[in-house]
Amino acid sequence: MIPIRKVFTPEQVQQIRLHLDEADWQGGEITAGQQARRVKHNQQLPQDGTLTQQIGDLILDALARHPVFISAALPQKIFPPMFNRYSVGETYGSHVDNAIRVIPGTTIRLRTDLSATLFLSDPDEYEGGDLQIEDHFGSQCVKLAAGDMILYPSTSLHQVMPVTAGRRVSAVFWLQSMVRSNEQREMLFGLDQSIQSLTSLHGHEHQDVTRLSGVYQNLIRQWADA
Ligand SMILES: O=C(O)CCC(=O)C(=O)O
Ligand SMILES: [Fe+2]
Repeated sequence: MIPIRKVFTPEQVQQIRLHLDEADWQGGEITAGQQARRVKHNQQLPQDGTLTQQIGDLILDALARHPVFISAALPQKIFPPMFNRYSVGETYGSHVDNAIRVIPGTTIRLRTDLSATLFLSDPDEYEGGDLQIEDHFGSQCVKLAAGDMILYPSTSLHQVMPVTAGRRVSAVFWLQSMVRSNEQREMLFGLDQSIQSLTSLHGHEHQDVTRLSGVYQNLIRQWADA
């Protein structure tokens, strides 16, 4: 589970929210799988709407320039972001996301390796509404600043706790990674982070930096599908 900080600045979030808060929201059941539909009680924007596509593109552009996202996700195919809203009493009960999704309007299919929630409401705008994710160590509650995103394995059981005051707005999407295995991807991320910090200490030319960068590239060669 990896936080991706500052995908958007507070000013950018504010601009995006101006548009989202005026949009026409619809019932969220439409896009859920059979099990998820029973527990999904929220609102979302139409997937083929102009606003969905425009803000979705802003998100994907920002992420393409975010080194931590690229290193953590090693994305191969990304599902266009969807927008969720939870008012008081709304919740998305415990579920695992569908394994395969078809990109709307295309025949492109992707396997969901990673799920992402980009928070578009500040924590002080609502009560409840934590994203609770189960992992090997138990369950963790996530509620990040507006503009921050959490990336977590799509294999995890997760839920959005009921909102008890205010409103929670988020963007969610899924991606297929070049590296299917969570364990391998996490090791690559750890290695890359260490190479980055060694580089800033010793410079690109340092022998160990060169050697470790080679190991990183060769592991990608072993494990990644381009
Ligand atoms: O709104 C969220 O943060 C997560 C929603 C979710 O789990 C989903 O759409 O599958
Ligand atoms: Fe989900």
